[in-house]
Amino acid sequence: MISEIISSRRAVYPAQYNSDPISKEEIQAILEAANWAPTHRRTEPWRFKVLQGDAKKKLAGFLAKTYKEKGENFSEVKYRKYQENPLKAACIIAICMQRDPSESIPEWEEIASTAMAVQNMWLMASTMRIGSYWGSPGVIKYMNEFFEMEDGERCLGFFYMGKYNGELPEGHRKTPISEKTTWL
Ligand SMILES: Cc1cc2nc3c(=O)[nH]c(=O)nc-3n(C[C@H](O)[C@H](O)[C@H](O)COP(=O)(O)O)c2cc1C
Repeated sequence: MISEIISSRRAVYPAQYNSDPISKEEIQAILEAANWAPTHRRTEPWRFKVLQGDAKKKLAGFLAKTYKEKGENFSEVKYRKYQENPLKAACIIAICMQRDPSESIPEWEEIASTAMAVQNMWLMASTMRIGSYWGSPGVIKYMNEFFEMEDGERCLGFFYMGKYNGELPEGHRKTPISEKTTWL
């Protein structure tokens, strides 16, 4: 049931990942799901950069160095997480958004479409027993120094992925949907 797939999806963090690899076919199936997200004026603004192996190491180095140089309220714990977390993931997908050059729709709609693509990926990964989460660290604003980005392309975060052992904890929400809904 789709409702079960939705409610059992969890954010699964690098500390929970085991060292099992994720195959190219699995990654492709997750990306294919992203491509079915809805999009206003068919701009299909999501762009992804898949990092594995050495690319993950380079990303870890860049994130840690950039955080040390430009990050706010430096913390040694956070610095170490920037260094270590990418290496714990079997694969990291940088989540990017390509602004429509003609700006035919507002930017928020492009971001919304990209977020819907990420939700598709997250649900797909979840059904494949691949743990994942969307990380949006402060240093993502500097990602154009790491990736070759097109004009109008912006990094919105990283989709960390890894396999895990055992079962995931039950999810919870602070308030029920009834408190967030007005019926007219
Ligand atoms: C746009 C977005 C950005 C997020 N950024 C972070 C992040 O930087 N760090 C983090 O720990 N979790 C991040 N998350 C994951 C949320 O913390 C997680 O989804 C939330 O705690 C709810 O848990 P659940 O996904 O298991 O239901 C992000 C989620 C979204 C949608």
